[in-house]
Amino acid sequence: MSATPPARRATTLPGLAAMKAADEKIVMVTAYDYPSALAAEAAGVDVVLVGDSGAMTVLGHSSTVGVTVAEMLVLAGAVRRGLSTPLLVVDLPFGSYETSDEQAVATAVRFVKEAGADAVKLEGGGAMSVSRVRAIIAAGIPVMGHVGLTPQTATALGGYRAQGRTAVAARRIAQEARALEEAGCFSIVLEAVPSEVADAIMPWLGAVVIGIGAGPGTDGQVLVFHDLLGMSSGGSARFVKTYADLGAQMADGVRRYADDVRAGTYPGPEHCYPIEPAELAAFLADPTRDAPAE
Ligand SMILES: Nc1nc(=O)c2c([nH]1)NC[C@@H]1CN(c3ccc(C(=O)N[C@@H](CCC(=O)O)C(=O)O)cc3)CN21
Ligand SMILES: CC(C)C(=O)C(=O)O
Ligand SMILES: [Mg+2]
Repeated sequence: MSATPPARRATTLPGLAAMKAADEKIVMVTAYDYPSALAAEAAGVDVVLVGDSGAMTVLGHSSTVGVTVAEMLVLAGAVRRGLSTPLLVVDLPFGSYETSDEQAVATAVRFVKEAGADAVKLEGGGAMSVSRVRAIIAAGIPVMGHVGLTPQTATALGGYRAQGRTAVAARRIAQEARALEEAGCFSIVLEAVPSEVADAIMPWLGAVVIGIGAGPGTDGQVLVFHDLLGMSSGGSARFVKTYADLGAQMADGVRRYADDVRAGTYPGPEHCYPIEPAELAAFLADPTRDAPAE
């Protein structure tokens, strides 16, 4: 009899495929630093995404397009140090893969070598994205696709709004997802599409489909860490469900600390260091006498 529970096994690509085959829901969450990674690890999620949404949630940008490869490497490295079991996927930021297949491979390699990513994710299912996916996979790095609402090109899509709401638009998303799967994506994120559209596409896809605002019929779900914990500023998307109110709790904690400092009730005796009475008496006898050189 063992007192400790068996160690959870690390998520693998075949493991995710097996979960899909067994109809076991896959849990994915974003993380951007060491503490959010520790929370994801402790919660036992299957996949962690260092999303370019970090541009907004942790760097304060008003969209995802401004975040750089150097910044994403810092976030991803911190997340890597907090994780041992979930699969770690990192978003390729806007501008780091569009120019050429060579640029895409070079960027993906940096996330694997310098940050310890297990896989990378890139947006879109058109000819450019499909070519980048093939090139990165040929270099030995697994790729997750992303169709529907693709925030890096939101301006061209008319803003952060649901996609696939006409027959033509829904068919285009279905074709893009199929093309990404044919190019070798082990998984595809489907973002902000009517659940009926997602459900109709599902039977055509062998890859693991992770939904966000795509209804309950996908193989798994992903949410942004700050959204589900109530730490996002501003309005949130329709698909967000909040499971905690940490934003308010953080502000309240800092406010109570400020109140204590101003009232003189922090620090208390328990926060102060002791000194031997004899040492203190000797010091107080002549506090400013020259100390011997170190
Ligand atoms: N914190 C955070 N969470 C996210 O999920 C997220 C980001 N940031 N940044 C990039 C994108 C933006 N996201 C969004 C934003 C809004 C909707 C949404 O539901 N929009 C409304 C319309 C709003 C309007 O018309 O202005 C909709 O019904 O489509 C969906 C995804 C998802 N991504
Ligand atoms: C919401 C997920 C899919 C994402 O791409 C991100 O967080 O950047
Ligand atoms: Mg993203």
